[in-house]
Amino acid sequence: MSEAAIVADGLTKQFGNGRGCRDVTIAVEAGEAFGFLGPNGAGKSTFVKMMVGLVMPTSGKGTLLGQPIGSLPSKRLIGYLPELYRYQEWLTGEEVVRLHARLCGVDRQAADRRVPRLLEDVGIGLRGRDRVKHYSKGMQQRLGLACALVGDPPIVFLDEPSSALDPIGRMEVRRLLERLKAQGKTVFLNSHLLEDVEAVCDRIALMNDGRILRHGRVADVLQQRLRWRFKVGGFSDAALGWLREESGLPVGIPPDAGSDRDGAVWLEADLANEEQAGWLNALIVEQGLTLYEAGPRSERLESWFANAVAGLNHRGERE
Ligand SMILES: Nc1ncnc2c1ncn2[C@@H]1O[C@H](COP(=O)(O)OP(=O)(O)OP(=O)(O)O)[C@@H](O)[C@H]1O
Repeated sequence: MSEAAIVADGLTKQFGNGRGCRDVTIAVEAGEAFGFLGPNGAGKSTFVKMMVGLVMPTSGKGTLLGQPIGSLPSKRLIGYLPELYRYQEWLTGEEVVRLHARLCGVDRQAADRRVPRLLEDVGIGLRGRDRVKHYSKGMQQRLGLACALVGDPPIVFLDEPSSALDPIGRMEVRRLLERLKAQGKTVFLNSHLLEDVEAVCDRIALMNDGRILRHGRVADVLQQRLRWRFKVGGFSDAALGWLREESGLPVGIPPDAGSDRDGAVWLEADLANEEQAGWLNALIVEQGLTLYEAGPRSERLESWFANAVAGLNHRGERE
């Protein structure tokens, strides 16, 4: 196993009002993309701020590639896009990125090569010559991404990197995240955009009310229930009974699927693997039903998230 890039061990921040982040223990391997999910106010940003050394933990420990969080060597390893960003509005975008390059110790020649390419990568391009005060919120967020990446850090913490972007901008950021991952960077992504998390992250943790509620590999979360649907013609209750008995599988009619105009009916079953689906296909045909369509409907991350927090008290901004 490769070296853990991000380690949190019982990390806790309790603000004066009792809120914050409690007893978070996670390890993110180098080169992994890790998604941090949770309702508003769950404690995601607080956790990231502790990891990047902006908020002092109340208790617990953390390291970045073995360096204690908050230390200068750990800060040298990270790029960080905060959730709320503001850049010097009297400078041009390019000047802001160059300033961050200097702060990260990037030498001038490297900055000359890197900055124009980065501005291009984040979708600012020649508008880098405009002053930040003329930038839209989305442009400022792109600028923040360039600042986070200009030091070429091995670990990047991105707190909702596309919250201000339009759909095209979000797609561009998703591609950028994929490129970062391909370059072997460790990406820690706080996001409400579950599609991005699903597309980019290897593992996820779900935080609620300051604690980690669940965590796992994205692929496992999405595979937990493999629900198949079959569209059949010539359906009867007797045929359904026979199918259930022959297959021993929980075949049923989904509550949201009425019969089609052509009289076809949707059947549904939670299956363990594709062999079971093939077996069911064969039985449907053997029973003399017409099979129009069959396919899996894997659970999306969105419904996983909704199920995980359903009925829970989350003390977020709604309180
Ligand atoms: N400096 C602070 N002082 C007191 N309470 C705070 C402070 N910062 C955050 N909180 C509270 O701690 C909780 C966690 O906030 P945090 O910003 O970490 O949540 P989040 O999961 O990032 O939310 P969002 O998804 O809305 O960005 C919230 O209830 C918030 O109001």
